[in-house]
Amino acid sequence: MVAADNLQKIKEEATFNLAAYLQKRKKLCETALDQAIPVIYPEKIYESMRYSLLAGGKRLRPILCLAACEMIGGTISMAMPTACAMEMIHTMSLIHDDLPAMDNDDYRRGRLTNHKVYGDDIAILAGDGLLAYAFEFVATQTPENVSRERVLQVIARLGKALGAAGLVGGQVVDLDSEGKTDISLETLNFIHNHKTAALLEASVVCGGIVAGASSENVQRLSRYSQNIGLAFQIIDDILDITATQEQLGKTAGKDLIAKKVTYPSLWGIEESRSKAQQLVEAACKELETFGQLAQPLNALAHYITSRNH
Ligand code: DMA
Ligand SMILES: C=C(C)CCOP(=O)(O)OP(=O)(O)O
Ligand SMILES: [Mg+2]
Ligand SMILES: [Mg+2]
Repeated sequence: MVAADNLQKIKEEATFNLAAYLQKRKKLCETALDQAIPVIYPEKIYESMRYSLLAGGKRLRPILCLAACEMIGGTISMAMPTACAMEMIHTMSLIHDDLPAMDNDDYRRGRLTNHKVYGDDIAILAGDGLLAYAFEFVATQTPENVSRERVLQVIARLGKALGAAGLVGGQVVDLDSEGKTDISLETLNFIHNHKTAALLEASVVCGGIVAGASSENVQRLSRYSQNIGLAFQIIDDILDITATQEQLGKTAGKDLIAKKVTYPSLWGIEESRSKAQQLVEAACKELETFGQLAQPLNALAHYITSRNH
């Protein structure tokens, strides 16, 4: 019996098709995002918001959110408004990150950046609009079978992950560190954990919360996602060096030009890659107790280190 179980496990592991899974989930998320923001008066702002929101991207945050919800026993419809909110917030952070006052980038997701098309003023407002709408969307669109108490928890987590205690704080230290050569590993980890991992963590944890995860499982999801969050940024900084603009959809080699201290600049590419791999393995260990149910989140963790864009 044990042997038969093992055989079944090996078979299921071998048959999980990540590419097909990603493609399907991406489509689901994109349909929901498209429907979330219709164009009304004043059209310019909705068009600008949609320009960046519907420009492709891996949709990793919403996909992680749905996967965590399902692993805990919830349904896709319970988590979809939260998943969409994650992508709205992420898109806001990209629009603002690309502004001339921040990283001053001309390309994102394979097209001109928002401010290059709509101007700095509308790009700032498009980010603001997406950010505000994300919270409204969770509060008003989450279905009735998710208790209001859980919705409130999601909203609180989102605010924290985003604000000065999260993404905003990480961006501030990131900007402060530009051009400095004496950045400590501690500071570098602070930047990554805040500017990148905080929103990834919220995506996973909030997916679990809408499904009613116990506090123990929230902790597991939290540790899983902190590990993949750091791994994600290490790989992002490796790709900035090794990938092309066509692959990335954004200008490559920016970190070197901006004199940013990154994992690869401190330790080289191979060492950084192996650090990211260790983090992914540590992440997956957190989910062992979920057995086969953890297959999508395990595969998504490995995707973070194997991706080429
Ligand atoms: C982007 O970090 C982080 C946020 C919160 C948008 P980055 O500037 O290192 O990333 P990218 O290379 O994608 O601009
Ligand atoms: C947090 C960082 C490093 C910005 C890029 O995020 P992604 O690489 O997830 O960008 P998209 O696929 O969503 O465009
Ligand atoms: Mg930046
Ligand atoms: Mg940037």
